[in-house]
Amino acid sequence: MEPSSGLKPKCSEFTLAAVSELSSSPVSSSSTAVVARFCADRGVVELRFCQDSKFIDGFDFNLGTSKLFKLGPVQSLCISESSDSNKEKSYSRGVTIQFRNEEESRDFHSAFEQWQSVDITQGTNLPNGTISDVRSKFDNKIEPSSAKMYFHYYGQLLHQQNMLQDYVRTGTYYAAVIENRVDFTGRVVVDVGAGSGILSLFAAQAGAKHVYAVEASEMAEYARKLIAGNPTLGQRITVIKGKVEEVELPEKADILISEPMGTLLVNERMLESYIIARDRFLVPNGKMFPSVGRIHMAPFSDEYLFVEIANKALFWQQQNYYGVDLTPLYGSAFQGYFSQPVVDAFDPRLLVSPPMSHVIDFNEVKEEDLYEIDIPLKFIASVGTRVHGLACWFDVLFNGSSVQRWLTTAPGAPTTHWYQIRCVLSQPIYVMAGQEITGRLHMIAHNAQSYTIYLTLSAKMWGPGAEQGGILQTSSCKLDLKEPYYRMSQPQPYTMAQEQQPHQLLQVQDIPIHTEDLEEPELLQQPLENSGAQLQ
Ligand SMILES: C[S@@+](CC[C@H](N)C(=O)[O-])C[C@H]1O[C@@H](n2cnc3c(N)ncnc32)[C@H](O)[C@@H]1O
Repeated sequence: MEPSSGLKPKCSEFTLAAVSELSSSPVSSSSTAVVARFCADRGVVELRFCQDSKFIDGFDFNLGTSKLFKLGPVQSLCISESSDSNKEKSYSRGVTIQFRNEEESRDFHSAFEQWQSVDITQGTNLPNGTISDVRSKFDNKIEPSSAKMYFHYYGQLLHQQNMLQDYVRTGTYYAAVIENRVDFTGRVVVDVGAGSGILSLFAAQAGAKHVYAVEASEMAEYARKLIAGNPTLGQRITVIKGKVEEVELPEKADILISEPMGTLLVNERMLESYIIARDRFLVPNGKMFPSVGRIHMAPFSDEYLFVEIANKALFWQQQNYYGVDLTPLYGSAFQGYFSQPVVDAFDPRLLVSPPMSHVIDFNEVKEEDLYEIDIPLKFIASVGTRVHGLACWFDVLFNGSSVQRWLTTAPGAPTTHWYQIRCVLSQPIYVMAGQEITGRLHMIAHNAQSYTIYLTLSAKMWGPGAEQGGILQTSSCKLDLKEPYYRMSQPQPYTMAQEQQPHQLLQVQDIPIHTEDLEEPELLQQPLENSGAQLQ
């Protein structure tokens, strides 16, 4: 860990003469020492190398998969099997280590063996270090490869820029903070997941006494730069690199500020980190900005969207694809496409009933409550139509002492980079105006920082005989919130879809789509925060 991170290292250290990657020039110790550290971090025991208090990029070895060889009295070679999550293959990496003398080489080899054989349990004592708090709450529930990609993504300025350029989002945060100066003036603030540090700077503008900007990704370095470049505000901001689940702060916070929302509010599972930060850092009755989140849901009807998704699988209906019959995979491909939540901005006229909402009070909710979110659904259809699924969006509240502000991602409201999401049923259901639609939205968190969604919608049959039997039409689907279908660059013929009669589009394969009739595609960058190569 960096000394400035606030996280106490659980490691032992060795000062080296030099270290170099195989086939490249050594990292010299002539100016500053190169230090090798055995660490228990992120649930693995690692050997890492650093210089100038910074880890040398790429010089980290999982001791579970590494080997150390003596090349000479003061020279050794460490190699490791390392898997790149983007590629299937593993590959070997290596560094040569130059010791200052033979004794240090011997000590290093013996430490290597001891750390390598360690069982990562809290309180384990080693001759040269103690393992404690090895796995944080974050490490316990999140797959390391997911976390690595997640923080790599947020470590890049272009992705932070995308959020900053969402003026609905950033402008609402700015207004909420500045209009509620009274909540910030003279107060200690923690910015949970500070990213570029923008919210910390807003809090400082609003008169905060001190802001601790906690950021786990490499973005922390850029935040430091940005804050140093704004010295009048920056002198009241300390950037702390690390996860909010792991860092220690010198004092408690009067107010937390954060932007932890992902698609459908909960994607990325960062809300849980916000709640953990509340429990770790916030004084009793301290303020949270935002303090409430609501997930809004309503059934929708959109023949075009349904046809578009169903048609994607038609590729697999070919019986002679270079002489190969693809049809055995048609069913799986069809289900696959319907397991992707659709992210786009839709016309609110596609909604079949008024929405209902599920409230999450950030001041009260327990972190574990977010592992499984189970929402019973009940709507009254306003029109007779085919229901193709459930549309969802969210909003959050800044409950300031002076002004209350909502940041909304609702359809029809100014579009944000979260857009809205729709869960599409592969079997639509028919409803009459005034008919009750019931169901369940059941979301179960998974260790890749997202949720598996189980949706069921039901409506009673109508027509002759339906009264006696009370027969239900039920349709269900399972979706992965981490694998959405970004539809922003696709045509969105809302008004035409509105006018479609249910019977018109039953045979999906037969529908010719005349693109010249459709609106120009909106050329938008893929939404990032709610998505990201790794996030969705
Ligand atoms: C949605 S971005 C918001 C960035 C910035 N606050 C803003 O509003 O522009 C969330 C940030 O939180 C960071 N983050 C996510 N989980 C974290 C955690 N557990 N500890 C520290 N930082 C975290 C991410 O790396 C990312 O930079």
